[in-house]
Amino acid sequence: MSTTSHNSNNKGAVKLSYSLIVKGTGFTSYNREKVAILEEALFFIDDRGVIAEVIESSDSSYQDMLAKYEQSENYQALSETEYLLPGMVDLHIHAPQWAQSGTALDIPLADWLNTYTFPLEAKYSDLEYANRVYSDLVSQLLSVGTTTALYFATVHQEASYRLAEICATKGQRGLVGKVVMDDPQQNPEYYRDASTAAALAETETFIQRVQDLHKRTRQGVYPVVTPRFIPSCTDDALAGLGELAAKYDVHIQSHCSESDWEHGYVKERFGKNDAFALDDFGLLADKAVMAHCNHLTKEDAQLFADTGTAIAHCPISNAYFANGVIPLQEYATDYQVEIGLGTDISGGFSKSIFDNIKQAVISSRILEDGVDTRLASHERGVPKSRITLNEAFYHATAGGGQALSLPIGKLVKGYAWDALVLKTDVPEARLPIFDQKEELTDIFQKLIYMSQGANIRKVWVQGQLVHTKGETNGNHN
Ligand SMILES: O=c1[nH]c(=O)c2nc[nH]c2[nH]1
Repeated sequence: MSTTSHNSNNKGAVKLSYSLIVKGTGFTSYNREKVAILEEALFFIDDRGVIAEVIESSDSSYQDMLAKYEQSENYQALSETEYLLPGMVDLHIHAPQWAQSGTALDIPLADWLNTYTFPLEAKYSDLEYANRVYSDLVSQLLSVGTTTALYFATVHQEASYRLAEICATKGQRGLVGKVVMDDPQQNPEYYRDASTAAALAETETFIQRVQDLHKRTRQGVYPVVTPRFIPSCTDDALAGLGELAAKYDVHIQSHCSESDWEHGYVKERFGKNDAFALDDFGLLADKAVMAHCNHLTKEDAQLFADTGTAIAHCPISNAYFANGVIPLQEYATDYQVEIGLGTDISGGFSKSIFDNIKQAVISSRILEDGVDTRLASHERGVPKSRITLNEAFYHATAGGGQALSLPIGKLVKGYAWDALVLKTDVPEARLPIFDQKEELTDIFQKLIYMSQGANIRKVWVQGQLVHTKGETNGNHN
């Protein structure tokens, strides 16, 4: 998108320094509790795809700015039934598992990995197969509003790099990890790194290649140091990966205290919990994101807060594999741990972060109320566990950005223009809005709880339009 310096239409020449100007009502988190409503605001996007200015309708300069820019060719006004949201951040997703999404969620984690998941992931030695699945996945994620994704790929360097290239080409902000699983005692022969040395060497080459690709990519693609989880890795690999992360100052991702079995395995091997074991290897850090974390103790949560490590909360997947419900509200408020949301495809069946927002709220309420109706109500649950819709929305957007230490997830000056247009009256997915003057707080709740893919009409990443649907651009898809 180029910066416009003149306007060739007959409405008069206007000197612009913005690549895009959008007028519309947007919803964005400023903090965890409050969703700000920016009614009929003006959003000015610069030529790097960054929000240069947000002018609210109450601002004294509003009318002048509107008059100055509304005739320019880069100006777009949303209709009365369209609303802006920040792009969604998927903080934990296994790209290769897209091919088995919606299946095989009938057995515990360790069995699921060995029976279904490792055989599937082994297929990504075939670059053509990887290309097909990854291309489809990235397009589908953009269509449901996921503008940034933190991906696990597979052990294969070439296929992992291909995923980064596809993100770069399709315009999604992808953070991609070549998975390390080097322990011959723990991983099947048909699907593991050839050796510890090979795992570390390939990770280092992968980091360098993706960092190079990053320089040529507007929205950024990032390499991620990715030990699958402690049970898959030797001590030497974990230590080596911690050193690589520090050497290249890159993101880190893994799984942590996700199920009874996995939490118990690490305790048995190291005599301490996952969090402290990962920290010993230099794998907890400001740019580290750990998936699940359902079984953290208070000390573990404090260590996360002290190191700046974030949790990727995957509420749909957790319903299958976690053996309990994460005390999210406690981690967020008592310990101030950074938290985002993940789909965890395919432990979670849904590609949509909107679905995971809903499930995060639902799971937290189940934790608060408890589950065994034969117990008295006051004995059943964990008080003060529920999270609100606003809090879940925060984790899906601004919280994900904070977890990744990137200026994304808010419709605020200085943040990337990663934004969605949702339309409430598309015929195939009309939201139940019947009063012309319905409260905007209610419309926000309907958008989050009830919208579907069909409602998402436009998706921008870093100021670039990466997905359109329907008549908004005359492109019917
Ligand atoms: O939900 C999960 N999906 C995975 O692929 C995985 N690997 C380790 N632990 C895991 N948990």
